[in-house]
Amino acid sequence: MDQSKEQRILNSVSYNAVKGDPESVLNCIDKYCGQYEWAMNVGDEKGIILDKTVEEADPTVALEMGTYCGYSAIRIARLLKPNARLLSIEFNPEFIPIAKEIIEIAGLSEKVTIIEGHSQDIIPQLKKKYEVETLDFVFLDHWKERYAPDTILLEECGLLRKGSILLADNIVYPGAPEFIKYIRSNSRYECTSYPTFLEYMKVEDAMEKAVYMG
Ligand SMILES: CCCNc1ncnc2c1ncn2[C@@H]1O[C@H](/C=C/CNC(=O)c2cc(-c3ccc(F)cc3)cc(O)c2O)[C@@H](O)[C@H]1O
Ligand SMILES: [Mg+2]
Repeated sequence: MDQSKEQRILNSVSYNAVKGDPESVLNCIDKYCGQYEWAMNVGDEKGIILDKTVEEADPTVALEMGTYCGYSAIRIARLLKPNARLLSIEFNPEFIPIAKEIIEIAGLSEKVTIIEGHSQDIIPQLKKKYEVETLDFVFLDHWKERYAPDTILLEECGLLRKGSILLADNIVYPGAPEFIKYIRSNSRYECTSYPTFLEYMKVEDAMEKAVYMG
């Protein structure tokens, strides 16, 4: 049974990256996916927007939906202050060991907790089981039609506070129209759109920042 693309990405990181150096892991994935096999990592261009938003949020507790290979988990976790943590939800059991290994190579395992499951099942557990009070930053990069229902669920579970920052990938491509409709028509959110390009491609995309006003 030949290897999966995600396994090949891990092989490339394991062989080429400098252990304990998050930047070298990110560069290795971007090089591999830019030159050999496209993959749905947020990538180096949109990654700058992610970096800036994480720095603005300076989160103590951050959530990501859609770990995939752990690329954005590394981007986020490398910017976290001491004692801050990232919870990352992933439901595909094939990707979890790969993401864990890539995050370990980046030296960020202590800061990142990968939670296996569907976001809609995990979100209601965050307060009690994962000792979350409220979330300072949320990165949405999972199934696009789940962005809106999961945002509503975060609100209903009391996980957002005044100033919580949400950042959503792929607003243009593949697109998340229901999310955009919901968030921009909801006066409790201050929205900003960041036009950019799809990872590793000359295709337009955008990211949406939404600050919860409580
Ligand atoms: C119904 C389950 C919803 N809840 C969920 N809970 C936990 N993990 C979930 C998840 N949904 C999806 N996931 C995981 O997130 C990841 C999925 C992300 C979906 N992303 C995309 O489809 C995507 C797709 C593209 C894309 C762009 C151009 C193109 F031609 C083809 C694809 C680009 C991106 O940046 C993308 O993010 C996987 O690891 C999946 O297992
Ligand atoms: Mg994406």
